[in-house]
Amino acid sequence: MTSRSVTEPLEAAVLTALSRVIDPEIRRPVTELDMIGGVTVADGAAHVDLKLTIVGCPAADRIERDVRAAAASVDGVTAVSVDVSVMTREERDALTARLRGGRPREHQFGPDSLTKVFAVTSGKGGVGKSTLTANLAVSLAAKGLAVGLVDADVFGFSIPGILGIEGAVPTRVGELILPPVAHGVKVVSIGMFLPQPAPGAPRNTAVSWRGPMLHRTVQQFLTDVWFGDLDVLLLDLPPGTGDVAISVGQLLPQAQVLVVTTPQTAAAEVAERSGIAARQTGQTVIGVVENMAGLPQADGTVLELFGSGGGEELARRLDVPVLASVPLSVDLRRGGDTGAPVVLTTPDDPAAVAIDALADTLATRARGLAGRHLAMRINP
Ligand SMILES: Nc1ncnc2c1ncn2[C@@H]1O[C@H](COP(=O)(O)OP(=O)(O)OP(=O)(O)O)[C@@H](O)[C@H]1O
Repeated sequence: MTSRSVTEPLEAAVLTALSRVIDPEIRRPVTELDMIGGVTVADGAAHVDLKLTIVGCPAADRIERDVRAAAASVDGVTAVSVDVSVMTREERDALTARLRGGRPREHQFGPDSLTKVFAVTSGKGGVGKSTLTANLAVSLAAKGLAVGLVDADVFGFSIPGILGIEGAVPTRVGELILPPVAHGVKVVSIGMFLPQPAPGAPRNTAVSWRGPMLHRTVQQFLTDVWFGDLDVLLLDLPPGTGDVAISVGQLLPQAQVLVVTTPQTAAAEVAERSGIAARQTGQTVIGVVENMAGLPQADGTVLELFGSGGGEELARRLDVPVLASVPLSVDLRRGGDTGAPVVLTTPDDPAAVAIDALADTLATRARGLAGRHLAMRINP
């Protein structure tokens, strides 16, 4: 028979070990999320009550496995049993209220948010905006920043594929939507909310929503998707000057805008329009990113497939700097096709190096001030 004086320290030790088990979606220890209903240890046999946030939690197996392993790792524990149940409605509501930090249901990146917000736009499609945004997010996360990525490119949502989470669906906990995490980045995409195609069938759902619907979707992303405290939020906007750009301008006036273009000088004019549209909605255009710049050849020459000078030309027109020039890169393209971002797989690829340097530039930039409440005191 085991006395309490022996089991209590063991129970405390098991709880300490469980505090290292992280919910993969919420990214907080299960002990902080009230997912551990109780721990008992009798004669070396630990019993853990594990309460999942929802029925059919996609991370259930992993959490249970991690809980078992953590409990078993404690000296003196010889056997582990786990009783898995699901939180009651009240428990879930208490959790979502706590995750919101007691704040009412409003969008998380309001005027007082400390998160830096960068919106990436382009004049036309196919210039590599999504590929750059995804790699930029991964690079920032690899530097240890808490990063969220909103794929607001409703007509060409490609971020989940580029990040290797095609088909991932967010988990709902009460009214909160938990974004899937890819390579350390919390990702939400319009594509995650469309009907899933049958296994093996191509996704051919075209999104043809009108302005108000798009606005509500962007607003819902910013309100109901639980990002937690982010250092950086990136938005992949659709190309051009459409409804989403206007909504983002209204909802996130502090967003700092990057305009992506190719080196083709003819592309500068159309890209300039999206920069001007961002300014008209009160946002700050902070710079140009030139993509698909010259590809260095083995003989030392540079293959300028899309010409040169487009980035400089656009920067001159918008009166902002060129923040990066990213060369054509087979590895960057391949990484996008396979869901393995080049900044992680081949960090010394010249395109990865350029994106990483851009990430450094953004990481050290101050937050945008547009729309922010400034604390001002007027001395008498
Ligand atoms: N620097 C680069 N070198 C080689 N290929 C690239 C480069 N940048 C992007 N690509 C490739 O170009 C194609 C278009 O890229 P991407 O989908 O990112 O463009 P986009 O501007 O986001 O387009 P849309 O807005 O239409 O979705 C992709 O196949 C991508 O892998």
